[in-house]
Amino acid sequence: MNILAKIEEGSYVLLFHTPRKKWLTKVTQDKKLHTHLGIIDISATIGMEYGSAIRTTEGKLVFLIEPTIHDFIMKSERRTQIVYPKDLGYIAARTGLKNGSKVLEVGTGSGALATFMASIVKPDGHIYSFDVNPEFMDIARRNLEKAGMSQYVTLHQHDPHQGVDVRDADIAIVDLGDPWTVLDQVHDALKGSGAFVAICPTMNQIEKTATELKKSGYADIDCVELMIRNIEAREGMTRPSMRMIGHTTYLVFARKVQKLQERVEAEAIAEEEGAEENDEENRDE
Ligand SMILES: C[S@@+](CC[C@H](N)C(=O)[O-])C[C@H]1O[C@@H](n2cnc3c(N)ncnc32)[C@H](O)[C@@H]1O
Repeated sequence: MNILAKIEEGSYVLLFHTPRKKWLTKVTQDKKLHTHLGIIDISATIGMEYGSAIRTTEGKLVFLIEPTIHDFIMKSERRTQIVYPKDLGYIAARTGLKNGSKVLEVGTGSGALATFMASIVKPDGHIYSFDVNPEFMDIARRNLEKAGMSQYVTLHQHDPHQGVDVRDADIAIVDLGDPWTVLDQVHDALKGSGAFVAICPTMNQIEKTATELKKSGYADIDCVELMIRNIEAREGMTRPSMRMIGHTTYLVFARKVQKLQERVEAEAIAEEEGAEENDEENRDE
């Protein structure tokens, strides 16, 4: 039997006119949305099926789409840089994020990453997310609430540099300007071979993070950048879009392993040798 998804009072609906003109709104009685395409009578959508269409007061066509987690994230309230869907998907694939995963997040920000991860770890998993800024945490709280993910995320206003009370986490994600400063605290929180991810917008951040990871009990270090190219598909003239988001962030992945003094020393020796080689090179010039 095919059960039709109907819009109810309190549901969210994505009002879709074109890919660049779409609005996410909560359906309530007597609600009207004023747009430059005319007024949309939101209360009239109660009882309609998702996928059906209505018209604005100016006769423009609007489809009623059931929002996905991607829509909630892209339409979220933001005061910080967020992690974008292109990176979210790869993070999930790389770390094995799944229902039941226990996740530590450092740097809640606007809660975009937390919202996405919660939608995957639910109903049996949980996200423990830390931030120091109460204003951003309020925004994250509202975004999580809107997407229906609050119950799977615990927000802590606490600086993880002081340590975190999370243990045996499957995954830890750090989105701070200086991820290398919390590697020991994250190491304590992760289970053996647990996955580590750092969100690093700049090259110097990935360089420093990768260098410190090697000395801090992590292996399988891998740094990547992902790019999305949109294709404009039109009959007889399909080609890549002229617009492109050139850069969002780099991602650093690693796995927690035993902290071995010999690795710390090997790194120190390698660094010294590297410095000596550089000196040699400098002398030759
Ligand atoms: C770029 S935002 C994180 C965005 C988030 N990943 C998202 O997708 O919405 C970085 C956050 O780190 C927080 N932060 C900065 N220093 C911190 C610290 N020492 N401990 C915890 N959070 C910190 C900031 O307040 C900010 O909210």
